[in-house]
Amino acid sequence: MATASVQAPNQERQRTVQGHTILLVDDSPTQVKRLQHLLSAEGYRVLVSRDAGEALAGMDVTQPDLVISDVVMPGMDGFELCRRIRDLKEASQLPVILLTHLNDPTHVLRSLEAGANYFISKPYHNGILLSRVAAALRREGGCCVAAQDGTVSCNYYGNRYAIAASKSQIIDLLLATYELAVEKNQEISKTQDALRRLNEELETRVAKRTAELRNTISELRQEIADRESAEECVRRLNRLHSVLSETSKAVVHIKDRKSLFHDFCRIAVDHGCFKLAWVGLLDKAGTMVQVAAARGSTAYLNGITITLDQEPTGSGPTASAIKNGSFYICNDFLNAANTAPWHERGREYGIRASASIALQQEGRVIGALTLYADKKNYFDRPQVELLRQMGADISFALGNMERDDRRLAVERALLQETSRRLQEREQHAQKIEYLAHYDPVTKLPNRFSLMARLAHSLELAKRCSNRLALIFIDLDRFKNINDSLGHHVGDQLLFQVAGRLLESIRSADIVARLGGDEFVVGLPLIRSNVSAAHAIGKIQHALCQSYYVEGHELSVTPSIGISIFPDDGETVQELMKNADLAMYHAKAGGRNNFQFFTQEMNQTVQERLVLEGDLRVAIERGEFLLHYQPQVEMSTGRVVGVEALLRWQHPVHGLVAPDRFIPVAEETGMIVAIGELALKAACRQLASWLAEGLPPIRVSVNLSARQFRQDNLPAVLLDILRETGIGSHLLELEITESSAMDNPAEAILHLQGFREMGVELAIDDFGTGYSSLSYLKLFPVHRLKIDRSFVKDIDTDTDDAEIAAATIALAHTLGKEVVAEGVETEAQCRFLQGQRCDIVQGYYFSRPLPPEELVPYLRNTPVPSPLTRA
Ligand SMILES: Nc1nc2c(ncn2[C@@H]2O[C@@H]3COP(=O)(O)O[C@H]4[C@@H](O)[C@H](n5cnc6c(=O)[nH]c(N)nc65)O[C@@H]4COP(=O)(O)O[C@H]3[C@H]2O)c(=O)[nH]1
Repeated sequence: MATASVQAPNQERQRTVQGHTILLVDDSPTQVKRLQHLLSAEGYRVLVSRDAGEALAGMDVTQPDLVISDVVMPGMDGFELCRRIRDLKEASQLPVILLTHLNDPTHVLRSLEAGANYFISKPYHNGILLSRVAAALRREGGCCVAAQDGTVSCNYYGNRYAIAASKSQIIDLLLATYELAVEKNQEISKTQDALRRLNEELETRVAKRTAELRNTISELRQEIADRESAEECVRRLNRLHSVLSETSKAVVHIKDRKSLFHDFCRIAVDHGCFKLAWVGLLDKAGTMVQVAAARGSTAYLNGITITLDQEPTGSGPTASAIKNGSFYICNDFLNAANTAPWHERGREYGIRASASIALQQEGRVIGALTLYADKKNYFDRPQVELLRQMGADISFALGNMERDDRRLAVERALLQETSRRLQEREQHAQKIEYLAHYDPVTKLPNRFSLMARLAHSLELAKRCSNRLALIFIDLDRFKNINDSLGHHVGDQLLFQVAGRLLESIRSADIVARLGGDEFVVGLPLIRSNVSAAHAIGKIQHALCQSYYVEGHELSVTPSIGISIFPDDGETVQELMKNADLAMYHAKAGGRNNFQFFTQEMNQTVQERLVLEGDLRVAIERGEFLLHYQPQVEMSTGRVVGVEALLRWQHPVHGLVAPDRFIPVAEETGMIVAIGELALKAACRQLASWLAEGLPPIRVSVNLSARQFRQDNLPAVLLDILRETGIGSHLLELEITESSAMDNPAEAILHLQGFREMGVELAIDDFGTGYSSLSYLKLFPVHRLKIDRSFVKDIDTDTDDAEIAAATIALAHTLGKEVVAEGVETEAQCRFLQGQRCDIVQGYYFSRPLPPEELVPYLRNTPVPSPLTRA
């Protein structure tokens, strides 16, 4: 059934199409819809029928003003419909427009046959279609109108054409035109087909291309993903290269381990973009101790425990790297079994992968550097390789540091040793410098400094015509203090003496110690000898006060000699020599004394020098001889021994007594040679007497202190005894009390040695020294010889008598005999006899006699009367 669609016409068209109904007959809904739309838009009432039969049957009802029908339709076609409409009475004049395709010219002819008013070929032009519709509705019969005369008037788009051609001509033309149109249409169709094919082909190609593009896109996506992955990889590698580059620089610059570890962690985090980096070192218990960590989530490390030998913390990446001594990669940190103890921590801090590199120091694994990344599978092969290099760099740096440390330690030790030695050398040099100029005991300038200062002062004195006094000071009996109380006491005493000297002089004066107990004071600005005497008075007073050393109250007195410039010398040496000489004179004149130098003193010195020279010659020439003084046993009156006393047969001065030359021989050391000569001569003499048939007597020989100390003396003695063949008990050695007390311990040893040889021993000059009883007991001597100074007044001076008596009693108590020297009178002899003195010696019995006189003496001299009476 037909449907109607009424469109609202506009005013203009309403006038034209008002009331016109157009019936559309077409089985194609698409065509219908298009036409319906077009016509309705023009204001026509449009009815539609999809079937020609149905349209025809409803014609009475629909009563259209125009029918537009398709030609080709199922059932009744358009030609038949047109023919049937013409057969209808009421609608025979109803305009019909057929729509045909321009593909068959017969359609034109069949349309004309069927009585169609118009035919419009498809595809149609909207304007042409509407123009035909309008013309048909106006019943204009098309654009051509047949005239009476048989011509046809044609109005074509406003232009009128009068056509006189015959119908056949027109139909021919129409057909020809139509054929042309069909041909054109076919061409178009072909073209359209071609186009369609092309289109289809295009679509196929497009589809294919699209598929290809899709593939390409997918491949591109994959490629991009791969490239991104590769780029990411390159970026990581670049970062690692950067890390390596920075670590290499660090290796060169960093000098201590702490900075090295810290910087490596910092470089790893800053340049390697790791989430966290830390260095742990193994302690002695095998536990990792964190020593450095850098940025990122360092809180991750708080309270973390990594051990080597405990599970499960001993199987983690760091422990594994240390155990295998290389590295360990964990690319799925949160799912790996061996990282289980740290999964929760790792989740919290976003850790997904880790790499640990063992750190070695000189081949020994000491810890590990561990790096954390926030992506799984972060560490690939190239990165691992670079990490290994990084580990090698750190190990290299550690090795270098170790070597550097060792080298530095050695260098430091060398430096310290060098500076210690330099310091020592410096101190040594200072000490030498000090010792070169100062006396270490008293801190006073020494001889060297003194000479320099005196030379300077003398120079000034010469320039200013001033006087200069040189004072030589020697401490009396200082040697005794030194010997009896020890050097340390002596040194302290000298120090105090120096202090007192310094206090006694003016600032311009000079004080120095020459050595031993000798001091020198230089007074550069004295006006006269009297001023020098005043200064000396002050010095004497200061030095004579008591000294207190280690609980001992000590007293010393000075012997002082003075020389004055210009009177007593022009040079320092001259002045020194003369002051020294004056000092000796002071000492000789009684201690605690002072002496100005005089020319007479100088003469004595000259004499002494001559004496020294003569003594040397005397030794060479053998100018010495011995006199023998008998020693008489008081109990029997027999001569039991003789004392050998040296004499010098001087070629000019005659016989010289020992007191004159022995002190000089002692000082110069010549006494050793002279003493040996005396020993030999005495023993030979005794051997000779014995050989002559004299009864055996003892011969006593004096030993000087210096001779007594000679190490080779026992050997010399043995030689002499062996050579002379006398019994050692017939030889007695006399040593002075002061020699024995010089070094008592050493003296005891020497004396014991002699005693073991069988030699008799005596202490000479007993009473003049300071023998302590304790030592006396220890001296293994046979006799004590009371000094003749005590014997001299023994019968008049009670003190001397008491001393002699006490000495004899003491000696006897100690099991020793007593020899009294210098017995000149009978009274002395009797006193000594009364005291049970054992042996006496002196002028009362005999002077020392030359050997040739002794034998007659021994043979002819009767026992002196006091002894016979006894
Ligand atoms: N006034 C007086 N004098 C008497 C009397 N009896 C003896 N004299 C002297 O007293 C001295 C005793 O000898 P000395 O005390 O050992 O004292 C000796 C001794 O210490 C030393 N001396 C002598 N000969 C040697 C020697 O060969 N070697 C060493 N080292 N010293 C010797 O020279 C010192 C002096 O010897 P000398 O001049 O011979 O003097 C001797 C002797 O002549 C007397 O009754 N009255």
